[in-house]
Amino acid sequence: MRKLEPGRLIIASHNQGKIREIAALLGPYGIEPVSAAELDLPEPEETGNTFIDNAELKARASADLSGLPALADDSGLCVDALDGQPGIYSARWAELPWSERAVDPAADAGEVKVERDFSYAMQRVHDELLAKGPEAGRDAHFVCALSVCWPDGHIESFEGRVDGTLVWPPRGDRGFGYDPMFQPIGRKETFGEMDPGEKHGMSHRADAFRKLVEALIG
Ligand SMILES: O=P(O)(O)OP(=O)(O)OP(=O)(O)OC[C@H]1O[C@@H](n2cnc3c(O)ncnc32)[C@H](O)[C@@H]1O
Ligand SMILES: [Mg+2]
Repeated sequence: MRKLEPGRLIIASHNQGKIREIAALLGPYGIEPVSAAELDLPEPEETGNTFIDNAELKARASADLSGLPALADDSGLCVDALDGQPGIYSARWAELPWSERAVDPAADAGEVKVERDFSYAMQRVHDELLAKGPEAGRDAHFVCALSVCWPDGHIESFEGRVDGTLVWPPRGDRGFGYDPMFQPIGRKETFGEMDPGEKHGMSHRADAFRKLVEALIG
């Protein structure tokens, strides 16, 4: 297995929440994270059918364009009672339907860049669970696939997972995405309420990272 040398590593993501977490997880290893957004690298279309497929295509696109090794993360929330949805469509569930979009003309015209609001996506998860009826369970898990691609095309991928329960209403504003509605097993706080360091100790991203570090760094 190829080792990841200290030095610059592209973080092939345009999600600030993820970039923040990945930079914190990489902190101890002498690796300097550079975000794809900083280098103006485009966001490839996520055409894969699995988390790993999508992580690999994002890592490959950034490594090809930058000539540096690139790390991509594809992740999402899988709800048992919804047959694993939203899954690889977790980011896409946060996209408002066209009928609800033109509220802010400046945002609609692309003049302002707004941080993605996940209240709509969380509401959708909640509504779809309610539609399943009172028997539908609240079990869910997050999955995180991490892929490192080198400029010569060599690629290594890892997957992590954390199990939990969905709560309603959402609680806390410390994480990102679906964090406020996800309570990991054995804890009273949601990921949205937790200290970021605590989330890094138990999250799907931390689980995938442990595997990556063991294989590529340790
Ligand atoms: O593809 P990039 O540019 O990395 O950014 P993205 O936000 O589009 O990321 P994904 O395609 O991997 O979509 C995953 C979505 O799943 C959600 N998600 C992933 N990890 C999460 C976490 O730790 N906490 C909460 N939500 C998470 C979050 O809403 C993400 O937008
Ligand atoms: Mg994405």
